[in-house]
Amino acid sequence: MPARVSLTRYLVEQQRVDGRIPPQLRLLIEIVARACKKISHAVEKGALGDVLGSAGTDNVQGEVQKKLDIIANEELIEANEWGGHLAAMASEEMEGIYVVPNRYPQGEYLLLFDPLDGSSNIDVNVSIGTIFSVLKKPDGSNHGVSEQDFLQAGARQVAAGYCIYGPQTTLVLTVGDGVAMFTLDREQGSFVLTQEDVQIPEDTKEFAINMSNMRHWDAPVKRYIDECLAGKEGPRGKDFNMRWIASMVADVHRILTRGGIFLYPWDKREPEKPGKLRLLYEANPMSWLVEQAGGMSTNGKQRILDLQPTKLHERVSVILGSKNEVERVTSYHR
Ligand SMILES: O=P(O)(O)OC[C@H]1O[C@](O)(COP(=O)(O)O)[C@@H](O)[C@@H]1O
Ligand SMILES: [Mg+2]
Ligand SMILES: [Mg+2]
Repeated sequence: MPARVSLTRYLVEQQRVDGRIPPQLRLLIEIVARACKKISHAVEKGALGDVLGSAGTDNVQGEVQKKLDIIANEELIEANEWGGHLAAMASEEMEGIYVVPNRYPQGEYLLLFDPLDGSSNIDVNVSIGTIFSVLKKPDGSNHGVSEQDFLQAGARQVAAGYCIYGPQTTLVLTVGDGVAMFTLDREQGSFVLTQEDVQIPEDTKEFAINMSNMRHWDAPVKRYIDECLAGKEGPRGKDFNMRWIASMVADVHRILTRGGIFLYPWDKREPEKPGKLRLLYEANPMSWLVEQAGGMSTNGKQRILDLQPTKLHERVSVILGSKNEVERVTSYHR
């Protein structure tokens, strides 16, 4: 049996052999992974740990917070604030940025996260996850750290990933050298490399979109889905399958595993918002993972990773997955 490669060993190799990541970034990723391990334990306990249900509060986006949204947010902050590699953090669950207090060592990285993605699935025991993105504090910003420092295009991420809490707990990571997956071995208490060089097939016959919003979509999205639904008899000449889990982590995980296209487009329900998903801590990390696996990600018009954010909780339209399908939907917007 081949030797089992732990996340730590994989990262040490990325650092030492390939010189791809500095030691501080390696340690930061390990701390994020440790926090995900703890969140995974809380998720697994469910009702036994009294972690299900609503917390009775709203977040900055006006969404009801679940107990696990708050627990996961606290785990990530606590684990990372004393690690010494961060300047500040930003989260879906916090209105402003969280500057690492002076009593802790200061670092040059910025960590952004959606602590618990797929909140509507917590209480029904369906896969959920944590999404994270790491940026470097911009050069020359030695004025302390501000929200402005977080407003960097996704192309500038130095690490991105997610941890999915499903039948298995799997951490999926990129540091710009392809995508690797690590499965949590609960007996050993460590993440073990289970797939390297993940590749998304260029073509697919599977799409993921919340069909209940169909009447609100824009014409290009409607055209694309109508053509898929027409199946063998339609212009695509093949039958399509549909999946919608309502946890972006789970839908993206399926796409990284067997291909597919995921769409959460702008729609007419809230026309002033560019979309539902958040650019900095949902769309950017997922887009980088998808591109690193040979897929494509756009907002219908532009590459998501090229978008210049203007605010911390900015929203964006998302179309990502198998290259030829994303290219097709994007061309329908031209
Ligand atoms: O319920 P809808 O409208 O289908 O939305 C589902 C989408 O919302 C999200 O749950 C948003 O994430 P949060 O749970 O972190 O708010 C995505 O994971 C998912 O793709
Ligand atoms: Mg989310
Ligand atoms: Mg969330």
